[in-house]
Amino acid sequence: MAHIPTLSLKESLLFDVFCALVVHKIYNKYEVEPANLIATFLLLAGVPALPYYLLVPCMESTVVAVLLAYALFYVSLAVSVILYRISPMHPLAMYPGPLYLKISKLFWMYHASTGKQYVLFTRLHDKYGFVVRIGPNELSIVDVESIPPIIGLRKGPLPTHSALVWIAHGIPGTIPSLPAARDVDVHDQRRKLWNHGFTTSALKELQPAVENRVLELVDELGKRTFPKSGGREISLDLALWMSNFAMDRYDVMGDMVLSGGFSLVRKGDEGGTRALLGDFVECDSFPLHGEAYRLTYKDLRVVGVLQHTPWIIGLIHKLAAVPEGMRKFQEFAFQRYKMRRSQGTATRDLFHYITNEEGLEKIEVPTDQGMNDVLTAIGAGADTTSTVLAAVFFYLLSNPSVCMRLRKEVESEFPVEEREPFDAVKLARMPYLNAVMQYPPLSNEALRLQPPVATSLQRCPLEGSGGVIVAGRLVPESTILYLPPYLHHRDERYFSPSPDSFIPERWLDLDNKKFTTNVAAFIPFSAGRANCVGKSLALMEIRMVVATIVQRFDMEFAEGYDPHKWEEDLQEFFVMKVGKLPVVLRARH
Ligand code: HEM
Repeated sequence: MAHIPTLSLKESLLFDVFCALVVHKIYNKYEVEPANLIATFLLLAGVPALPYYLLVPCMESTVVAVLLAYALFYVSLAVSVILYRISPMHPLAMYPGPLYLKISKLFWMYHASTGKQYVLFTRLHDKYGFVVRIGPNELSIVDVESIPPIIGLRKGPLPTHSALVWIAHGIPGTIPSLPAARDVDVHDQRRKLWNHGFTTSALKELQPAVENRVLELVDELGKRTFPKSGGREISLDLALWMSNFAMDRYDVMGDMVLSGGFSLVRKGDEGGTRALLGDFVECDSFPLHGEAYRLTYKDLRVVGVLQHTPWIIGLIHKLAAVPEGMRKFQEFAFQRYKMRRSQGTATRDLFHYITNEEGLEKIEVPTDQGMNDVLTAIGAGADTTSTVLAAVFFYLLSNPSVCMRLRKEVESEFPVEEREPFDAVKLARMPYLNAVMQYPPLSNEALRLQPPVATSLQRCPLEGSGGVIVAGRLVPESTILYLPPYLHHRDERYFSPSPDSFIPERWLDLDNKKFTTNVAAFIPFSAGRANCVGKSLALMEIRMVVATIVQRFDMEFAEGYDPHKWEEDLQEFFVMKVGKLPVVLRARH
């Protein structure tokens, strides 16, 4: 039997501290993820067993020896980690930031849980400047010059991959969805498939589905206008309607991603659809996907908070504890996926492109991958689009003269007695609509003030890249870099005067000396090769909804509504969530 050396109590305790320092060093060097359960167990439970054996002969009670060995080990490890994180030896030591955030991102979870993360970002940048250390290994940067080196250009090598939070998107053991693909070459290859689905001709084929949904929406709103509502002035929550539309967009997405199918469900049990969709058919009273969305949204709040501690997300996934709503949503999408695959379609929908049905690229798409991408397509566009729609209407209602000018433009192109404003090419060319909405090249006042992905635009330098240069300094690998769009958009250096005010005119003449409008700092859809692939689709939908509602209805805030509540009610859980928008609509024709 091996001889265990006998050490004095003091020597045993010192050895315990030494073990903790070695474990810290190992964590630092190899970045052992807690989701690596065996390594975690060996390092955190196995290593302190050594000092425990040495302590036993010095102690009267084995229980006290265990407690002392493990407690001293954990305290020493924690102190070592904290001291290192706030020491000048840390690679991010030169960046300013609050001490408590340098120590742990756990504190940030509280702020994230309040839904006011963007306010914290604003406070920190106001106090510390344009680069702030917001976590032990995280920086937030508000600097237009730093966007290209971090995000990468459309062509050329990508310096970073999208950050860890996206891991939350995938199902453990499956091929991750497009935004979670951290290997740059794999991402590029898969992105090619997606790009085919958003070309002008592909969108043209999908456009009638959007038009139908817009007509459904305005017809429903038309039933709730004054005085049709029986002479009584009733208000409706337009933000909720935009959200309903977005959930209905699961229908649109059903049409676009998987060539319909929900409509089959609505009509009845044709083709065995009901059996395929199982439990979800129980909630016929409102769109099935709406229920799935509601379940998932609860979980998105959790993801919004946990994204700051990706190791917890990794651990949760490892333990297969996928939240209930997320799991149901995944099951739901999988059933829809199977249905679409077995039934085929006459329309070239997004499924067609992202599963490479036509063989446009020499890529094999496994079911896991196709399924996760379908899930992403359904999930990525809903609340982003509805938040923007609600914001556009809030700002139009707050600025009646802008609304009047917009209506004039819409009516000059689309006289109401003649046609719906559904000519996508014309809509894209209307200057005032696009200044409110989206003005080429890539500008938009509502999206500027309220980008749905307000702060969580993240990147991480590629492994083996040696890091990226940001503002003249080398940022090491494994640093998470935030480029918060909300802060770029409201920065006086890039948008002035009055960066917090809604002034569509700032986009109308970019050479106009009256305004500083820095298009490069406008990043609601991000930039570079991994930017939002669905941008053109989202803008097509938004333009159609806004133009149609402005053409058909007069709008005003409902009596008693205080517009200041708008900003107060904004909540950010990964995507910005809006509060209520009570309005009274009057049919114009
Ligand atoms: C106004 C609406 C929308 C906004 C503001 C928005 C914004 C964003 C942002 C900021 C990103 C992150 C890009 C990055 O990390 O660089 C993103 C990615 C993405 N979005 Fe959107 N999005 C919108 C609508 C849509 C729609 C309708 C779809 C339809 C499928 C979609 C699909 C995606 C996908 C697949 C990605 C990942 C792209 C990649 O990794 O290559 N989005 N979006």
